[in-house]
Formats: sequence, C-alpha cells, structure tokens
Amino acid sequence: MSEVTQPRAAAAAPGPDTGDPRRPWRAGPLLTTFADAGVLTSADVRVAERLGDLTGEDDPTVHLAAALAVRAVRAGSVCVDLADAPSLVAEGSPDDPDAPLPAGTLPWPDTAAWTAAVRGSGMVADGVDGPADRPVRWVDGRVYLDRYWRDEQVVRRDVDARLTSLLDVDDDALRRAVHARFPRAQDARQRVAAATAAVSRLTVLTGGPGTGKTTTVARLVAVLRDVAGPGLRIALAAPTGKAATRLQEAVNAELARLDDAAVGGTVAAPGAARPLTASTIHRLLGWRPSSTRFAHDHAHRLPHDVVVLDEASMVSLPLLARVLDALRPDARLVLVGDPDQLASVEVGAVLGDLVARPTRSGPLPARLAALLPDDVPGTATSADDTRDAAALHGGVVRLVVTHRFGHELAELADAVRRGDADATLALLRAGGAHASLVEPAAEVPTEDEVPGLRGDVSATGARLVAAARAGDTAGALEALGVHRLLLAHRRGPAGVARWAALAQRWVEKTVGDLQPGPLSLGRPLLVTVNDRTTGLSNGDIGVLVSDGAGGVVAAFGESHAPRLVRPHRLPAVETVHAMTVHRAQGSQFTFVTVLLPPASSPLLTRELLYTAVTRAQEHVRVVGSAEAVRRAVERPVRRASGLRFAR
Ligand SMILES: Nc1ncnc2c1ncn2[C@@H]1O[C@H](COP(=O)(O)OP(=O)(O)OP(=O)(O)O)[C@@H](O)[C@H]1O
Repeated sequence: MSEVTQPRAAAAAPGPDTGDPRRPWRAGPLLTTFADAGVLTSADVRVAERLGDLTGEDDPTVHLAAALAVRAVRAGSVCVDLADAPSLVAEGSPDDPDAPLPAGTLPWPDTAAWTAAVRGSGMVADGVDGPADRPVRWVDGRVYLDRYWRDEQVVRRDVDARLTSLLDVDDDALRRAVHARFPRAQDARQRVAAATAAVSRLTVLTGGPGTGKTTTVARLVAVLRDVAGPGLRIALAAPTGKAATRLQEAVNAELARLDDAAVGGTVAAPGAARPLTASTIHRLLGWRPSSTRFAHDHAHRLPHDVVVLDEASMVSLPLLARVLDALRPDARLVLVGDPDQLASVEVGAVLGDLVARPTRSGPLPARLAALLPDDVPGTATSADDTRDAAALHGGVVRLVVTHRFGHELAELADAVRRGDADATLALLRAGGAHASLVEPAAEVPTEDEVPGLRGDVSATGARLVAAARAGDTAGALEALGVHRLLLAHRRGPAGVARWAALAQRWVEKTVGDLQPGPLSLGRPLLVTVNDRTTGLSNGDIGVLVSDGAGGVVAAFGESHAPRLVRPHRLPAVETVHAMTVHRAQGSQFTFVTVLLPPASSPLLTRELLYTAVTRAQEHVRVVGSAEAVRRAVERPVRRASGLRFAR
C-alpha cells in the first residue's frame, strides 16, 4: 500500500476528450487517473459517480472504492478488499488479458483514511447491520455493491440454517439402504455422501474427475427412495444444457442398472418408478425472457423434495441465491462438483467458498459417525482426512477414490491441486504414457517445435474426415473425442484463433483433397448458443457427416445414440479444432494438448491448468515454459468473497 494519504489530484486533471471510449467523460481527477492506467473502465467510473450523485457523496476516494467494487464484479469477485486492491490490480485487466499492466505507481489512498471515509459515507452501509437502503456496503474491510452483499447473505443464512438441524430418518433403514447401494469396502465416502443426503438438508458432494460423483448421485437417489418412498419429487439440474443432458443420461443409466440388479433381490428397483429428467438451472427456476425474476422464488417455491445441482463449480453466487430462495426450507439440496476447477464465468466461486468456509460446529458429523462409524473420515492421520472430517460440519463430502483416471494422470492433477509446482514439473518432465511437457525456446512455440501436436491434430482430423465421408456417424463422433487442443486465450499468439487456423491447415495438408467451405465433411463443430428448436446447447460438439444419399448431416451426442441435424437447421457454430479450457469444462478427451500462454498472462492460474489436465483420459501434453507451468500452479484464482469469512 502506498503512503499517499491525499489523492494526487494534480496528477491527472481531466484532460480534453480524446475520443477514447474507455476514458470516462467529465470524471474527477482521481478516477480519471485510475481509468487512464487501465484499472477502471469508463463504465466503472460512471456507475460510481452516479451513485455519488444519488447519495450526495462527493469524496473521490469513496467513488474509487465503489468503482473498484464494480470492477471486482467484472473480474468474478463478489466484493473488493480495500487493503488488497493494489495487488489485485497488479494482476491485470479482468476483461482483456492482453492489456498491459498499469504503469507506474498509482495514487492509492491510505488504507486507514480510505476505510474511515468509506464507512462514514452516506453512499455506504457500514457493517452487517448497516442501513438496508444504501447502494454500497462495507463489511470487515470488504466493499460490496449491495445487490451482491444481499445475495451473499441469502446463501450464508440459508446454508447455515440448513446445517443446524437434521431430518428425521430411520437409522436402521438408512444404514441398510446405504450398504445395499454401495456394498464395497472402497465405497466408504460414497456411503457417507448418500447418508448425508438422507439426513441433511444440504450436501456438498465434491471430487475430481472419475471419482464417482455422478454414480453417487444416481445411487443416493435410490437410497432416498428406499428410505423416503418412491414418491419423492426429485429435480436434477446443471448450469448448462449439455451438462444437464449428460447428468440425465448417466443417472438414468445407473438407475436402470440398479433396477436390473434388483430383480429377484432384496432391494427395491429405484428407477422403475419413472426415469428422471434433468434441466438447466434457469429452466428449473422458471426463467422468463421478458422478466428479470424467475417464476419460482420464496413466494412460489419449487415443489421438489430433493434438488441436485451438478457442475456446481460453474454456478454463480446470484444463481445459487435464487435456487436457495426458491427451495422449500425442508427440501434437500445436493450440490455436486469439483471445486478445484475453473469457477463460474459470472460472479463468485460459490462451491469453492462452501468447501473452504470456516467450519461452524453442527450436528451432522456425530450423526454420520453413529450411522457409519467405519466410513466417516477422521480416524486416519492424514492432513487431508482431518480436513475432510472438519468439512463434514458444512455438509461437504469429498470423494477420493479415482475409478476412471490413469494413475499417473491422477497424481499430476493432485500435484497441481495441491499447488506443488516442483512435483508438477517433475511428473511432466518424467514423461511416459500419461503426461509430457514440450518446452519451447521462446514463450510461445513455433509450429516446428510441436510436431507431436501437429501429428495428433492431423491424425484426428484425417480420422474425422474418413469416417464422415463413409457416413460412419458413430466413428466420426468417436474421433471427436480422441484429441483436443486447449488454450487459455481466445486471441493473440497463444490464442484459439491462431492455433485453430494452424490446425485447419495441418488437417488440409494431411487429407489433401479436403472440400472447402462450411459443409466440408468431417468439419468438427462447436455450438455457441442454446437453441430450443434443435435442442442443441451452447458447448455441444458435433461433426458434419455424409448422409449416404449425397447430402450432409450434422451429428451430435454419444456415438451409440447420435442426434442428427440438417445443416440448414443448425444454430450458430464454430469449427472446433481448438478451444478454450473454459469451453472444455464438462468434457473429456482421450488425449489433450494444453498450450500455455506466456508466464505473464493473467489467465495462467492453477484452476486453468487443473481443468486442462483433468480433461484428459489417457495423456496430457503440456506445451509451455517451465516458468509458465510454475506460475500456473502457484497462482490460485483469487476471487474475493465474504463467504470464506465468519461473517
Ligand atoms: N463405487 C464404485 N465402484 C466402482 N466403480 C465406480 C464406483 N463409482 C463410480 N464408479 C465408476 O467410475 C467411473 C466414473 O464414475 P462417475 O462418472 O460417476 O464419476 P464422476 O466423478 O461423475 O466423473 P466426472 O466428473 O468426470 O463426470 C464410472 O465408470 C463408474 O461406473
């Protein structure tokens, strides 16, 4: 924190209108300085000064705090910690990772004087009990736009209320059901998760890829039907249409498997009642295009007894607040996800916050210990177990047995998750069947430095084209899942645009007679909007194949049950030889190449690398300097939020 007590008013008198749309018009000197340095946008400044006008506040340092709270939201944070603001700003622009960092020292107000001005302002509600009609709120050094403060309070209060008392379930029946659905010794954590969902109104089910989260959801539905009856109203939902479809298919397949296993056995057939349908969270809540409110809220609650939200790492704070608002207080909420993955593109990292919250003592651990004494974490001595035992107070159950992943990949993902850069680099450099590192001479590799990548892209592209031309829809859809190039940036030397174009050239050279144009057979497609007419969702991946009668059709979905769409009915699509790591969330590929940006990129974070590594089923190739790898592992995303604090 700089020692400048008074803003350097003279440092930047508002200059003439330069025509630069990023430059705020007629703003005061302090905010203009921050805007000129690229820290604030003109929109941030406009909002802050408008709030000043409305509340009769003309102190520029208070305007600066409000403008930083607006900026924080753009960066995905719920609030801004004033003492932390200078270091956050040094991490770069939230909207434009290619923008240069602010040059020189900025006239940061002295923290103590700044805090006093903010707390005493008529624009600001001071503390948890401050007036409810102010647009900005200060709590323990954090400054919020009031709407996000209220959302945070909804989540905090509802979550705490859900954890203070337990539901009435017969212990013997529950124990029997849980053991019947999860019979093996290694299913201990899954048993704990199912028991938690039965007795607690909040379960936070976490785990890395392939740890059995979706399987657990299906079997915990079976357990709930066993103990509460088949008439239980259950909703499955996910942030995206694609994730909802996958959830529905996987849960119903597992329930059908349990049905088959139940024939002639002692447990009921859980799915026989009716298959479950999954929807997007917006749809569940009754999203209306013409309204800012959902059909379901505290006045019109959802009818469900159980609501399961999958891919909860992608759920924003405001959306979770709306879900909690709409949920009956006695209904069970099960949040499922991997908190180490990239968070929502909107505000908050609410799953991560719920996992990292300081634990308040609740009745759940004792009840679970009585129900499943051999299964609850805490008896072992590892630090992870101790943490997992404490997390049970918050309804958090972490699955730890990897069922699908290659052993070395799981080890690599774990090293990244733990923030151990040396171990990550050692595992990558050791190479082998599951991981490899290509270290370019400069920050961004040349084409010649990545022959392996070129080979994989070309081979996958050629396989796609061959299957597509032969009208082999299943073969083409399988080829889509073989190799994928992932990047952090959309633009620039290490961006999707450049590398997707290169990939296209490589495929063209390999195939030789690739037909040009948008209807090229074997063209891999990424849907970029939700489309009700075709049922396609933003993020769905498909491929153009021959229909066997001289025409072209786009194929999406699983190879055993493809969805076919005529090209003229397709919504907006892109060619997808390469995609951002964000886009790849929720998908997996046999082989993944992740091309890291330069070490200076603000997008290079632990969550980015973890998400990229965990997209691979068999092999991940990391292309990037050792410095970039180290930087990524050592830099967890910082999203400011009050949920991680006691109040
Ligand atoms: N208790 C179990 N015993 C044996 N196999 C299991 C068990 N639980 C899950 N599996 C298997 O492990 C694999 C991964 O499970 P699942 O898809 O449920 O994991 P996940 O955590 O949801 O993965 P992802 O996050 O990648 O979707 C599946 O093949 C599943 O059948």
